[in-house]
Amino acid sequence: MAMVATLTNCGAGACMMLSQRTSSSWLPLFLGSRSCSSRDVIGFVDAGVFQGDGRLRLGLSWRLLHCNQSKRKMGALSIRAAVFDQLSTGLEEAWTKLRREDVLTRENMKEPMRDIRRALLEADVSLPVVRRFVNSVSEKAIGTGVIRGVKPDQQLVKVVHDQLVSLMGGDAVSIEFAKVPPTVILMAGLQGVGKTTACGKLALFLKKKDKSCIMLATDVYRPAAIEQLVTLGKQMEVPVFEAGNQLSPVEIARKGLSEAKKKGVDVVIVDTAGRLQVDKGMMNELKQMKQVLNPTEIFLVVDAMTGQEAAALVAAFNLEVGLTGAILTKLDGDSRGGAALSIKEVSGKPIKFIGEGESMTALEPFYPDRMASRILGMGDILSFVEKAQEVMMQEEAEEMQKKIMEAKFDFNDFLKQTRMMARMGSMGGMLKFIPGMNKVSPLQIREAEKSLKVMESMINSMTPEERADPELLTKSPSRRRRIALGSGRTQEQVSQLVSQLFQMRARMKNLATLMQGGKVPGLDNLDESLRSSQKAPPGTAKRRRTKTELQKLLTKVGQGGSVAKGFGSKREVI
Ligand SMILES: Nc1nc2c(ncn2[C@@H]2O[C@H](COP(=O)(O)OP(=O)(O)OP(=O)(O)O)[C@@H](O)[C@H]2O)c(=O)[nH]1
Repeated sequence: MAMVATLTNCGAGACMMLSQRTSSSWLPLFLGSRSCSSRDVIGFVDAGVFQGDGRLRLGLSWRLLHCNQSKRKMGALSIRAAVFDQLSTGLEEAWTKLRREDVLTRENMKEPMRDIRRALLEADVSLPVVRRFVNSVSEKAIGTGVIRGVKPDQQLVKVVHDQLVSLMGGDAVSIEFAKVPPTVILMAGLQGVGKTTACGKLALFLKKKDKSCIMLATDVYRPAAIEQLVTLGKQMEVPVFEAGNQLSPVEIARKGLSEAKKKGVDVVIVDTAGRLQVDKGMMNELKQMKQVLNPTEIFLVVDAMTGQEAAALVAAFNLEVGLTGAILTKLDGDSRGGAALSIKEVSGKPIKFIGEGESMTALEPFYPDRMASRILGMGDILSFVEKAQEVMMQEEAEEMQKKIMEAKFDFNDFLKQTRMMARMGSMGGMLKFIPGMNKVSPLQIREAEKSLKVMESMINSMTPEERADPELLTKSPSRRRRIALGSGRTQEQVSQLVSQLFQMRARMKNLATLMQGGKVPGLDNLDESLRSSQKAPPGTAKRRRTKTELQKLLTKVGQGGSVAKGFGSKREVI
């Protein structure tokens, strides 16, 4: 890791920091320290000279490390300053504030949410992204409700984790390969961000996946870049196509591609020239390259240490050239995390790979969930909360099953079911996974979702007794009138809802009887009908007859049982 330091007796005096960077080209120049402030924060400035390719670059980064009061009392303090350490520490402040609370409320969430907001801004995440993130975290945290055995601080950790995952794009997006090889990957980016290195890393990554590669050296403006790529190619035994610096990048790309096709390689990785900043010349050149190469992937290589600027660059390049993703390099030197957190949200393009060192093996696919766990560093708490949620859901399901068996399904259960569906994703999303249901039209899905919302509004206007005992509503028109007024619906709609619940109960009861091996009146011949329909050849009179009988029987299951009088059809609305 970037550095590990152990401090002893860090009362008021200066602290010593032992520094060991993963990247050998970072030479520690200055190690500074301040004594512990009243907020128990020590600030470190570390600086380094970057001399990887003979050019001089200066890096500066601030690290705020928190002393732990109790550990300090013990006379020893361990400080781990790693990737995203600053962000992790900032977020940790938020959970600590909730340690003494029993439940999450809007009131006790205010301060932790301020901490989260501060931590993200300090991590160099852009303000609109921070705002959206904070809003969704507080909505989710309060909306989740109490999970038995889970403390509010643990619950907040889980919510923040899940929101971080979705902020970074949710699922990992893997590299896309062309249907007809070769797959062309065009690498763009500003100067010094690590493009050439990323080309080599990617070639090695693909080679390990049994893909043959060739790299094209089109950076004609910096001759050392061609040499660099050739050296990397030799090192990894990956061929490099180069044509010196006399031809234009576009011509080299064209020749390189036809060479790749001749050789029958799987993947062509194109290293392009960087510029100090975004300029028209570079964009035009990239557009021409794109036309000539017809790439499957266009990656923008960005430096993690540039924070939200990296995200803005991805957005700008995407608008101009059209990207398929980003490669985030130098994550090993980034203690803030702003780029990793903002790129997807700001540009709409996923991070596909991360680079964490100069070595050719230091490239990995980007997994939002792993990154979120790494930022929070609380794997044990996350899995504990997940387990507790699973147990709760299991218990809820068992309780629901019991109610179904006893035909005691009430409006509370109805509400629970719709909320569970909302938690699991939209109805449209869920239906896609049910065989045969993907033919339901989007309009039908929207209608169904709308009517669920209408039902929910009426249930919300019921008293707790009415929800638990729907019979009360069958007996009292005045109750139904009150609910209609409260929910802004008509009395007819309320009556329909009540009658639907009783129909559901009746169906459930019949199904339960079937599941328990019992017989529903009128269904005695179901088994036999099914068997004879299977035996009868298709299209025969017997098959047609049994099919109609079966439909009649199934309708009976739906309508049988003790439907309350006056309910069940629109005409019979009370
Ligand atoms: N620590 C660290 N250094 C990296 C990483 N990726 C690249 N570098 C270093 O960054 C420096 C610049 O990398 P290059 O690959 O030459 O960058 P480039 O974008 O091709 O530069 P130009 O050709 O000038 O546009 C080199 O010294 C690399 O070793 C990384 O993930 N971590």
